[in-house]
Amino acid sequence: MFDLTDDQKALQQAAKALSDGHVRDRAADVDSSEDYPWDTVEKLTEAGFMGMTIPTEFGGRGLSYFDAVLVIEQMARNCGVTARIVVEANMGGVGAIMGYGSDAQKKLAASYVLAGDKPAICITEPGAGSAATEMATTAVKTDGGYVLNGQKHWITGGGVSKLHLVFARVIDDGKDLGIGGFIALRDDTEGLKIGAREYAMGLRGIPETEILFEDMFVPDEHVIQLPQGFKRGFAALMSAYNGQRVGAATVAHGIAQGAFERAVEFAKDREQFGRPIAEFQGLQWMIADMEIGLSAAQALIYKAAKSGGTGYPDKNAAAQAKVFAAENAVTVTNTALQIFGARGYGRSLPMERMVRDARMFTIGGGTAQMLRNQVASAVLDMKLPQTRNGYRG
Ligand SMILES: CC(C)(COP(=O)(O)OP(=O)(O)OC[C@H]1O[C@@H](n2cnc3c(N)ncnc32)[C@H](O)[C@@H]1OP(=O)(O)O)[C@@H](O)C(=O)NCCC(=O)NCCSC(=O)CCS(=O)O
Ligand SMILES: Cc1cc2nc3c(=O)[nH]c(=O)nc-3n(C[C@H](O)[C@H](O)[C@H](O)COP(=O)(O)OP(=O)(O)OC[C@H]3O[C@@H](n4cnc5c(N)ncnc54)[C@H](O)[C@@H]3O)c2cc1C
Repeated sequence: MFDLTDDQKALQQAAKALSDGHVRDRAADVDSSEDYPWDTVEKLTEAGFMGMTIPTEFGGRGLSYFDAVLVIEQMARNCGVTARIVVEANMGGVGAIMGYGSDAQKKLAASYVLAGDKPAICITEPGAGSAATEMATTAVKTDGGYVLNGQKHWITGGGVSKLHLVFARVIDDGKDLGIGGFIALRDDTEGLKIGAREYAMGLRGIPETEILFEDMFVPDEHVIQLPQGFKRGFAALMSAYNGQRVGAATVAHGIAQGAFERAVEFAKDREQFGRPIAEFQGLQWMIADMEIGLSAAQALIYKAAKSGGTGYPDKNAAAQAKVFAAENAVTVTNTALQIFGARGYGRSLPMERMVRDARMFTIGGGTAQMLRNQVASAVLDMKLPQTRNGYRG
């Protein structure tokens, strides 16, 4: 069903080689130091994994989201942080700019990402998490551009990313026109301030920070022109974001796959009661359940990655893949740790890190509950507004 072309097999092999070498060697240190892995980013850039989905006319490789998924899956087997960098360097913010941006915006974004920048996507606010459409950051129209004020938090890559895609509520002449996407460059935009870092349970090598906009001016040429304008701006931007949801699902799945491979190897090697623990049926069924979950997650992810053809993935397929892969990754990483016994709980092996890293994906990128709302809405063919008074008018 998901046969790979020769080029895709070569891409997957190249990703596997980098992952099983440098990425694997660095993963524990990236976790314990909590430092962004600039050396790994250099290797990802050299290998052509940063900006591989950027069209060839802008200097990228013109690869598909499915191709990117093959690379992300391999990176995540050894390091969730590295895999997340590949996601944001090919999907999310850069994906939105490549889909909707002007040629000048695409050229600008490509120049950053192909040089190793992992863009940041700025949606979530303290008062608007799952209810992202309730965001309070405003972009007020002024001569030649917009002035942004507001606060985002939990922004992946705050302080390391240069290119930012900021979602904000557009106000013109006192009227709320909807939500738009604004390009801001950290080294070139006054009023973009990096706030406090939030130290997290897992995926510790990428900072999560607040980002503040204090009278930040964004010129008209850095505003994304969305197909149906600001009125349906949020829907258009979220369509692009479906790509990153598939990417996040892939990171969760890849981490689980890596934990599974290690557990299988250990079960064949470790002996108790005079025989390998793999001979105990209790463990055999755990291994079988892990394999079934991983196969199902991979199938949903591959289906979602291909669902949009050359466009963005379908929102329902992306939501299904993310819910299942994220929850399965929590189960599989925990089961894999269990197979290692005390060794799995210790910090000298990667199992406890994999459990911590996998935990994020039922939250970030849309919680499992919000994505279930979305799947239910598609199945029932009903709008399911979550506010007490239904539609907000
Ligand atoms: C969409 C929600 C914020 C719910 O808000 P509302 O109830 O106010 O909005 P809706 O009426 O459901 O949607 C408005 C409009 O947008 C369209 N829409 C919504 N989601 C999508 C989508 N995924 N793809 C395409 N279009 C979408 C929707 O159809 C409506 O248009 P129409 O009126 O039908 O024409 C909420 O459900 C939600 O998604 N919350 C989660 C917020 C989220 O995902 N945040 C992610 C932040 S970035 C991040 O976490 C990075 C981490 S990582 O990637 O590792
Ligand atoms: C590691 C990490 C990285 C992130 N990176 C980014 C980033 O780069 N950019 C960005 O913009 N955001 C980012 N986020 C933020 C993320 O998108 C939000 O955390 C997420 O959307 C949930 O919002 P919240 O945390 O405010 O939870 P809340 O929305 O407050 O939800 C709290 C709980 O209530 C549940 N809930 C809320 N509403 C409903 C409902 N209607 N039905 C059922 N259950 C509901 C939720 O599922 C959850 O369990 C990141 C988060 C994490 C953890």
